[in-house]
Amino acid sequence: MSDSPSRLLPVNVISGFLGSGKTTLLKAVLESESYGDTAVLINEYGEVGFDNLLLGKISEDVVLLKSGCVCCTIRGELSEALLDLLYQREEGLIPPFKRVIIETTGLASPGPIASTITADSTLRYHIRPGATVTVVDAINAQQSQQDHFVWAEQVAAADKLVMSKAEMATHTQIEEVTYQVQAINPTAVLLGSDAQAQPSSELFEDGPHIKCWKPEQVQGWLGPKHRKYTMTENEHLHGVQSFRLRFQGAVDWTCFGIWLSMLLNRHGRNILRVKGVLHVHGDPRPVVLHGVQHTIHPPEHIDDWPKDQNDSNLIFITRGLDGAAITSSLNEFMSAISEHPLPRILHE
Ligand SMILES: Nc1nc2c(ncn2[C@@H]2O[C@H](COP(=O)(O)OP(=O)(O)OP(=O)(O)O)[C@@H](O)[C@H]2O)c(=O)[nH]1
Repeated sequence: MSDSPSRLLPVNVISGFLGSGKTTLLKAVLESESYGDTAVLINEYGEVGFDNLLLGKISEDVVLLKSGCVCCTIRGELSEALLDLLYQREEGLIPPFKRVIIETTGLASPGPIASTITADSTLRYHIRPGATVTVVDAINAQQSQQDHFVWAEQVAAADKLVMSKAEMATHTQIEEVTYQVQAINPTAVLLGSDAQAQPSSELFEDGPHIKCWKPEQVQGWLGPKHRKYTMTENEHLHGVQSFRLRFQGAVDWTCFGIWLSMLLNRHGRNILRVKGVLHVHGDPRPVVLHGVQHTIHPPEHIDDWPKDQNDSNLIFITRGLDGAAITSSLNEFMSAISEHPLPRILHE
C-alpha cells in the first residue's frame, strides 16, 4: 500500500471526560449510513468492558482494548490492536473498512494516540491520525475542568467539539461552557447535541490539529494559566480508582435508587462515573444505569442479558472512595429499608 496521505486509513478518536456521551455518539455514528465501513476500538477504564454490551447489536466486531488507559499504560496494546485489524482486513477475515474509530476512556488524553501511530514503523505506512472529536458535557464541564487537568487536554486536542446534555442545562450554563471551551480551543468547531444524535458525514473531516499535533503544543493551546504539560505515565489517573459491585440476586429497585441518589448527591464530586446493568425484582429485562458525578440519567432497558447470565454488575470510577465503604453503605441501607430479600453484594 502506498504511504501517500490520501491512501492512508484515518484513525479517528472520540474523546471526552467520563460520562460525557462518547458511547452515545459512537452508537449514532455506527447507525448512520455514512459510517457503515468503520472498525471500532474501545478503551475503557476499569475492569469490565461495558460499552460493547450497549453497542453489541450495532457493531459485533468491536474490539475491546485491555483495561487501562490508551494514552499511557496500554499504548503497546493499541499498536497491536491496530496491526491486528490491518492484518485481518488484508486476509479477508473481517469486512473491509475505510476508517478506524477509537473511543478512549474518559480519563485519557487523546494526543498520544497520534504519536503511537506515527512512531510505529509499520502502522505509519498504512494508517494516519484522523480527526479527534471531543464530547463536552454541558452539565459537568465546569466541575470537571476544575478537578481534572485531562478535561482541558481533551478539549485542546479536539478538531471538533460536541456539546452534549445541552437540553438539561440552563442558558447560562451553555454560555459558560461555550466560553470555557472556546478559550482553550478557539479553532475547533463547536457543534450541538444534533451532531451527537445525527452525526453528519463531515464529523470526522480532518481538522486543524491533524497535521501538526505534538504533545508540547498542548501547553501553548492551554495558555499560561495551566501548569506545564508534562504527561508522565498514569499521572492523570492519580487518585482515581475503579471497582465493580456484583450482586448475587435481584435488587430492590426503589430502595437502590434512593440509596444511589443520596450517594451521588453527597459524594458526586468524587464519584466520577457509575455504570452497569441491574437485575431488578419483577423485571426480566436488564436495567442499564448511568450516573455521572451528581447526575443519574434515566435508566434504560435493554432486551436481553448478555451470554445467558443475569448478574447485576456496576462499575464505579471514584476519587478517594473505596469499594468497601460503598458496599457497606449499600448493605446497611438496604437491610434497613428493603422489603425484599437482600442480594449478596460483593465488590471486586
Ligand atoms: N439527556 C442527555 N443525556 C445524554 C446525552 N449524551 C449522553 N447522555 C447520557 O449520559 C449517560 C452517559 O453517556 P455515555 O455515552 O455512556 O457516556 P461516555 O462518555 O461513553 O461514558 P464513559 O465511557 O463511561 O466515559 C447516558 O445515560 C447517556 O444516555 C445528551 O446529550 N442528553
